[in-house]
Amino acid sequence: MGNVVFLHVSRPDVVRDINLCVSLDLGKSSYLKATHEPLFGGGILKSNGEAWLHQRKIIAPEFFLDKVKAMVDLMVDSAQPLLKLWEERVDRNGGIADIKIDDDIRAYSADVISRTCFGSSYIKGKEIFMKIRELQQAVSKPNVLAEMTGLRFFPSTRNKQVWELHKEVRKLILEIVKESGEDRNLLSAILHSASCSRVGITEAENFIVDNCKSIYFAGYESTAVTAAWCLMLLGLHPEWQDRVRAEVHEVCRGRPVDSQSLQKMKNLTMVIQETLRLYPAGAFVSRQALQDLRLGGVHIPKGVNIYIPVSTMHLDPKLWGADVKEFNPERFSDVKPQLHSYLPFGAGARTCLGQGFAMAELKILISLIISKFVLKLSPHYEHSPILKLIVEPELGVDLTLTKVQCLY
Ligand code: HEM
Repeated sequence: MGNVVFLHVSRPDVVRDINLCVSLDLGKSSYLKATHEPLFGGGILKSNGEAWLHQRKIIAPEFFLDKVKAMVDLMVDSAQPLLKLWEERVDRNGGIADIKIDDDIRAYSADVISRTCFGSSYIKGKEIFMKIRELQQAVSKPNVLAEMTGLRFFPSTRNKQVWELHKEVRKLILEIVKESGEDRNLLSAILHSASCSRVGITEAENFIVDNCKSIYFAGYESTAVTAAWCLMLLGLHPEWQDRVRAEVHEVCRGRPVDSQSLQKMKNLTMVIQETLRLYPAGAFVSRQALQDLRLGGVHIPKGVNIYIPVSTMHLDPKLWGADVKEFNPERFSDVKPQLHSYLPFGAGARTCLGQGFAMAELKILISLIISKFVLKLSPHYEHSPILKLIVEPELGVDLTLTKVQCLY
């Protein structure tokens, strides 16, 4: 791309070596670093080397299985406003309603992150999420001037908008930090680490803000978008909707969803896995060789960027069979997803550390929705996936909802 060298990798043996590589010499790509800087700064998503390792060690334990299990009740609580809202809309409309689901799902995902990681409600975090989304839209096109010339400080209209958003998000996060209480959560772990490091106040604040911003972004958008794609696919496939509904009923038997029942929802897990195969939020896994490397027998000189086009791998008939473009969750029933050709959560040492959290959050939301409503794809739905840092439905997802009548 321009004068930047990229190696596109879709051979499973090279991907395997990327998966197995734990060396700090394989880092995140610095391509578009200047463009993305206002959104990610020096936080965990884009940093490399010892700085990344330090952040990973602080953040990863907050998403270990036992921690996620303890968050299930909060996640169930966060879904209640959405369920109530949709129920009211269906009732008000004579038993059937057309709903554009995206904003309500984003509110759920934002509330989950706010409560579980930052100990605050969505109301407090709402402005941060709105501004992070604006930042995401603003930085999703390359800032050619900044990348080619280093003119990051040129006061173009776009730069001024991005600087303003960046400043506001920083201020809002520092306000949340000031008001944070004694709760043990991700925020307190980040604050503790910042207070133990012997750096100046600005550097400590940058560490806090950049990592909070990374989690607000990473934990919010991709989960909300995956939930929207998943509900769209269930709306299109009533047979799978019925299977998942029957399973939720069988597993929960009228009791609220808990961590044990989530584990038993095999059909729902398969449906989410298949959604992530067809619509992986992260379109590329990107890396850069920070030193000369050898991966899958290929010599990769220092500086070369590596892109794994995830959808190309997920839609390769040689890897997945002739029905590769069909929605068929059954393909995940008896085999483990093929490690080196299924990458919705990335690869190797930089793999998504929130994947257990995201799966719990998705299963809770979808099981609760599916046990209350019958979904159909609305005639208003227009299929238009678009890449804006992540692959999202550009025109949203429209579903027609009625209430579940039969209680088995
Ligand atoms: C369905 C939802 C999600 C998807 C599809 C997703 C996908 C991804 C992908 C593709 C990566 C890059 C991995 C790589 O480069 O190899 C990533 C990284 C990351 N994700 Fe997620 N993610 C999701 C949810 C979450 C959640 C809920 C959180 C936290 C609350 C989270 C936190 C992170 C973090 C911190 C990283 C950076 C890891 C590192 O560089 O060490 N993600 N995610």
